[in-house]
Amino acid sequence: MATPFILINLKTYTEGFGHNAQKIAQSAERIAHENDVRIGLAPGYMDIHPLNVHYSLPVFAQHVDAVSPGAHTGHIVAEAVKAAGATGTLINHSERRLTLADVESAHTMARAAGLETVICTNNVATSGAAAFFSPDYIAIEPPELIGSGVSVSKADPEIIERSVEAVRSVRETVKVLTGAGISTGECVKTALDLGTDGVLLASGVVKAKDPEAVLRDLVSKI
Ligand SMILES: O=C(CO)COP(=O)(O)O
Repeated sequence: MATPFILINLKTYTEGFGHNAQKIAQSAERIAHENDVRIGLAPGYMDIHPLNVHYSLPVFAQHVDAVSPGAHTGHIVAEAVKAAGATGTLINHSERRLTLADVESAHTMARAAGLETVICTNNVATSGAAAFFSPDYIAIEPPELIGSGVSVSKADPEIIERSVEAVRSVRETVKVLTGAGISTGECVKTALDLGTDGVLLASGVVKAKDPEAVLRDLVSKI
């Protein structure tokens, strides 16, 4: 199995802006270093550059548009995200959905820019479909559990198992993450036991009183 990957999406929570993003990055860097685990952050765009400069950890954009460099205004271009210091990007998060055609274009552009790619999906069928694009990771997140505090690992283990199966039947090499309501080491362990390569989470860390303590718990059963 690949090294487990814990990717923390800071979304647009104020608790994940600026100095707060840096504090979470500092904890993530330390805990990843002490354990055999990758921990990455997906901050807001304005925090990509500072995190990349000051910390040694994967930094993901939360979205890129299916738009190439040139005469476009107000778009997020994969090459620009890479130039700002991002090492990867989420594509098609449930809170930033794209059409299937745009998922394919955004993914192709992210790859061409040299970004690691995580395509987010909402069910088994879209997970299987996304596997045809050969991203580095597919992250299955049932939308109804996102931000609910109810863990996908407990509430819907079947969707995880069936998504892993669907993805692997299309492309053996594509790794799978799961997310929605993940907040403890137990959730992470269950996700790994169900065949995934890690988790994508947000509120459990970002909104915690002590994000470092949550991070330590997340890696405690790997
Ligand atoms: O959307 C998510 C991560 O991208 C999951 O969010 P929560 O961890 O807050 O449920």
